[in-house]
Amino acid sequence: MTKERVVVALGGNAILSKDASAKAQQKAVMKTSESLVEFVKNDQDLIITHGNGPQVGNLLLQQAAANSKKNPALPLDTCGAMTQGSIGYWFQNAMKEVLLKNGINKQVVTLVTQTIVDKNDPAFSNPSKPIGPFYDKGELNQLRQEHPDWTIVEDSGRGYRRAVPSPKPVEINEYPAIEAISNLGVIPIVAGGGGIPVVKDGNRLIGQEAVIDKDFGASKIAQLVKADKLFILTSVGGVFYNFGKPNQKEIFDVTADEIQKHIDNHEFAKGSMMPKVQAAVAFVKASGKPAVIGALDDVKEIIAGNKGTVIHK
Ligand SMILES: Nc1ncnc2c1ncn2[C@@H]1O[C@H](COP(=O)(O)OP(=O)(O)O)[C@@H](O)[C@H]1O
Ligand SMILES: NC(=O)OP(=O)(O)O
Repeated sequence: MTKERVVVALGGNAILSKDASAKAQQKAVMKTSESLVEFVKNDQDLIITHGNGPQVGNLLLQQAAANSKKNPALPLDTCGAMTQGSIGYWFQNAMKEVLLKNGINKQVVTLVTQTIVDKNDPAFSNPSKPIGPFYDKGELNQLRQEHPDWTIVEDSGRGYRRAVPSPKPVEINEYPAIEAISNLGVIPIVAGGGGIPVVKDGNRLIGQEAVIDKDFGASKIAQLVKADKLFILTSVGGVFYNFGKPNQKEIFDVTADEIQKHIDNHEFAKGSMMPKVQAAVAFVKASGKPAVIGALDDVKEIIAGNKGTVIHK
């Protein structure tokens, strides 16, 4: 029997808590790797993808703060590539350490990944993806004065953040390489931050000032590499109807067609759960294979089929 191939999308809590120092993020990545190793122990071929919203926004601010003729600020697409490298570096080492601790000798590699988007995507004129640090209401006036060009949005009840355009992935430029790496039994870390957004101009790829949603990036990769399952791991145990209300109800098992009705009714929070459910449904509809949304801390139970929301055909 051939091994199952699984794509895992990691949310913010997998990398960053409140402390944005490299040391604290590496500690979080180590804890995350302790969970991820369960897929390998379960004999599944793992492909890892992750977010970069806080990191790419922080890096952009650092670029602006140091900007000078001799040391010019680098643009957002390049910052996206830099975060794929830095976060990938943390995961490569943490995964390798945890694998060895479990007696598994496997290579882990990070691939700088570009996601092709449509240059006419309406998202380019409607910045919606929150990046970088959170600001409180009291900081808003000063922020708007200092950065009149920024779009600032409220982020899911957690505070205010700068938002940048977030076009939808059309294709993952390096997907044949991702498939080849996975076929070798190597664990690839790919499409960090959804992939660097690029548009095609003949044979050239032109980087865009945008950040892709990593859940949509993960869904696209899972479709292209013919994954058997897509796991979207976050901080909540599963998807709820009426989330946060007295009548909230966790969903354990649902068809893509059924949950699509709730998407169409705008029942999920725009900046948090909606993209996860949409990305999961897109994978299920394209592949006929299941997607699971659940908590990073529950990986063992999710693999056993006891926790998480399973969306299927
Ligand atoms: N319908 C819902 N069901 C479950 N969680 C929801 C729902 N609506 C909003 N949420 C919130 O979405 C959060 C996950 O989204 P987010 O924090 O953006 O994910 P990540 O950073 O892991 O990608 C949960 O922690 C929860 O507070
Ligand atoms: N690119 C992206 O979706 O990052 P976050 O999940 O960290 O917001």
